[in-house]
Amino acid sequence: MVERLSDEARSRALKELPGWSPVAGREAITRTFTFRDFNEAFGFMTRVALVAEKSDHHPEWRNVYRTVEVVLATHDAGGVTERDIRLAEAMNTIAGQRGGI
Ligand SMILES: C[C@H](O)[C@H](O)[C@H]1CNC2=NC(N)=NC(=O)C2=N1
Repeated sequence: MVERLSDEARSRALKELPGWSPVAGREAITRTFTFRDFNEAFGFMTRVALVAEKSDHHPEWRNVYRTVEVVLATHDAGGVTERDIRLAEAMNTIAGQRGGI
């Protein structure tokens, strides 16, 4: 079972994650991605879904047209873990490649 990161470790990790910030009132991290259009947004979600399924670590997310609002936490650990940090990094990489703005 993975350990939740301390407040300090979480802040340190967030500094290395462009666009991500803490969620108020909950141990989780969030980023809203904006794409050129729905096709780009859904393409991003499709690619992320494959990574999520492969690693058995899944996002909470909401798509409205060309935006994707993501919240990451590890429910089993009651906070943010290395698994969330890794998924956030993967999302940033995938969004970059797909022209996320
Ligand atoms: C049984 C299965 O491993 C768990 O339910 C996994 C699945 N995906 C998950 N994803 C996320 N984000 N947090 C979890 O705690 C989690 N748990």
